[in-house]
Amino acid sequence: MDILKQNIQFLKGVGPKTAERLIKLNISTPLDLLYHFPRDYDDRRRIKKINQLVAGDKVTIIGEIIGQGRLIKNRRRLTVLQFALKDDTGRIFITFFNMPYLRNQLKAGSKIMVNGEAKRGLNGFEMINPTYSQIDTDEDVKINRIVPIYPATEGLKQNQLLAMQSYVLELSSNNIEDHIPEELRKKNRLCNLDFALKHIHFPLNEKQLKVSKYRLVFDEFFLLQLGLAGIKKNIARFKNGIPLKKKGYLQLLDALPFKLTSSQMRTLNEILEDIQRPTPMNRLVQGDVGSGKTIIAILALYICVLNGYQGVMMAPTEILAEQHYQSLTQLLSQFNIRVGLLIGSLTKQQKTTLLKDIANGSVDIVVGTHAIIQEAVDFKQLALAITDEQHRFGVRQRTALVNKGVDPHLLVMTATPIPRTLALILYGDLDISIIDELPPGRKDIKTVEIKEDKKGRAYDFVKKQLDEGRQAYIVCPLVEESEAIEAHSATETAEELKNTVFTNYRVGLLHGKMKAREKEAVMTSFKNGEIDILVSTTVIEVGVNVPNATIMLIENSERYGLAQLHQLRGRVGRGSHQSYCILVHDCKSEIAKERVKIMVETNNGFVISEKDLALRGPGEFFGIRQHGLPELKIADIFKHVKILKAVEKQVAELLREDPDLTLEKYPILKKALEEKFEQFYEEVGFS
Ligand SMILES: Nc1ncnc2c1ncn2[C@@H]1O[C@H](COP(=O)(O)OP(=O)(O)OP(=O)(O)O)[C@@H](O)[C@H]1O
Repeated sequence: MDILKQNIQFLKGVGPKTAERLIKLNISTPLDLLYHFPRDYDDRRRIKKINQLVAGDKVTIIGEIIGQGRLIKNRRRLTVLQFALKDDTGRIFITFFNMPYLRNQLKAGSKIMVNGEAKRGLNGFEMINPTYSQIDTDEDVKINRIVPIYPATEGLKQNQLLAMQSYVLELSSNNIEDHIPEELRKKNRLCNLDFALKHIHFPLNEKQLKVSKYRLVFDEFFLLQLGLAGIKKNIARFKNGIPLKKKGYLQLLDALPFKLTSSQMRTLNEILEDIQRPTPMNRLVQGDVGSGKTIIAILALYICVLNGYQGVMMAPTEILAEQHYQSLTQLLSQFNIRVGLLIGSLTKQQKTTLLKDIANGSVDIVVGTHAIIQEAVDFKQLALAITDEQHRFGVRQRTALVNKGVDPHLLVMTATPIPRTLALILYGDLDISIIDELPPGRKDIKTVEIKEDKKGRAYDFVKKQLDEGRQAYIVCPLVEESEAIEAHSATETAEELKNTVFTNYRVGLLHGKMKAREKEAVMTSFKNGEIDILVSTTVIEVGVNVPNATIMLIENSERYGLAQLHQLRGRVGRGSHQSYCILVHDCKSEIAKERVKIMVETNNGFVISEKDLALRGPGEFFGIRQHGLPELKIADIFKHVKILKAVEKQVAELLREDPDLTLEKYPILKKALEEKFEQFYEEVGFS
């Protein structure tokens, strides 16, 4: 195997220049090259002449480019490159979307091979976005089989990659240890690794390709899930937690004006189980907007304080920190618990005093924004940290909060529920609790869409609700370029609405550029019913809770993503009155129309996030991950859900057999896993 791990520069036929180019593709060893999978295949067993084409055929055509390609740019910055290709029987039009640079590569007179679906267009046959390869010699055409097409980079030709790949495959043959043992391969109907690597590059038929792909996708998910399970074990094994006693919380439950829902109760019990252990809790609470996560957090903090320790709750915005602070004080001051609010707008003097009180333990619970808490606070004895998913921190950041070598219990809250299988990958290192019901009596929020030019009707409807004593949010257009412009536009909108449509109502304004004090004052007035309509930017997106507000009108809703729309809509429907969400839009793109349609169709956060992820694609989805987990090169969490499930089953089985994941029975698997997670382990400081 070592020969496969040497520097690729020493491979036959690879010089320093080529090696440099390969590095750009993240290939520095022959083994990396083996794992540089084709992005597509040219099925050259189906080469056809143009006059043999039938509409719908998936075929390969070899031809010569006629003339310069025609490049069309439209207003939405979409580019269309079009040219004609001829062979000795006819011609076909080829169109590439958004690949203007191809114009320089595909020159008049050059010979290329395109592979794709032939369609009948206005001017005869056409092919849209086919895969293509340049033909340099007649040899290229003769290969009569399925030829891989690799992600390439400048200066590296497909043919070169192909040649290197076959050479490496020769080297690797019989040199590859299979880290999935035969017993597990048999059970999961997997071919061996050697076969899979060979045939993912050079399959002789579809079946070989399918079998190989299945094995490699399985492989990636398998190692990832095992690795994540290992991380969980590691965290548990090596860290010191503070076992807390489960006491006193019934008192607080009794004092609440409502009974917990059964999912809230289940979640609370899961947390209680965790915090009684000597290892730190690492738990994610997933709950749809308005499902009542805050009270669970408060209960956990309360128990922590009753045990004589401090707790901290971090919020993504000051408004939310303020709101949590109020809820906590309201509920906990009766029990003589001291809560501190740590936000940027404190005076120097206030901040110094607060920090001192936190350090000497006279403040029990600290609420604040992440930035502040992470940078400067020294706790006397912190036992519980609560954060949200975007700001969830890795082990390294967590140490910033840790005193005396003890790790606090960690609770991560998210209002973006995602399907369980996906959560297992995204949050594989956390235990997961799900609050999957809303408090009783909640009505579905009625969502309607309305075109920009019919907005007047929407405003009339808002007035009717206000006249019944309810309140409304009007969210201003999202301006991505700058918060300042956004603030400006919100201010203008508020002025205009106040002076034209809503002259008889009290209109308030909220945006990110306001001082914390001003924001707080506006939020308080809105909460107290002194403002009828709150014109706001998306600063109200997360967490804000004003049950009497029943209308959420979102201007230019086409500019928002689904998750954000759902979050915004979640600001209403938080009490017993019927609530409404009005999406004012001027949709042009299909994807924006689709988003609006989904919002109108469902209130269910799980369904919405699933669709959202599908619309956005896995790339962005995985962008959320902050740590250096191994990337997925061939597996796709959307396309390969079935395989993911099979893997999940297998991993669970393995863990049942070998709960400490020693993998003693499978030393090669153990080694592969360690290699794969090396970087991650280093980052989080596991030995
Ligand atoms: N079991 C319950 N019965 C009745 N009302 C409840 C219950 N649990 C929570 N609530 C109330 O429901 C409202 C929403 O709860 P909370 O603010 O905790 O939601 P959330 O899950 O944090 O939502 P978001 O993610 O939107 O911030 C609050 O007014 C809260 O007091």
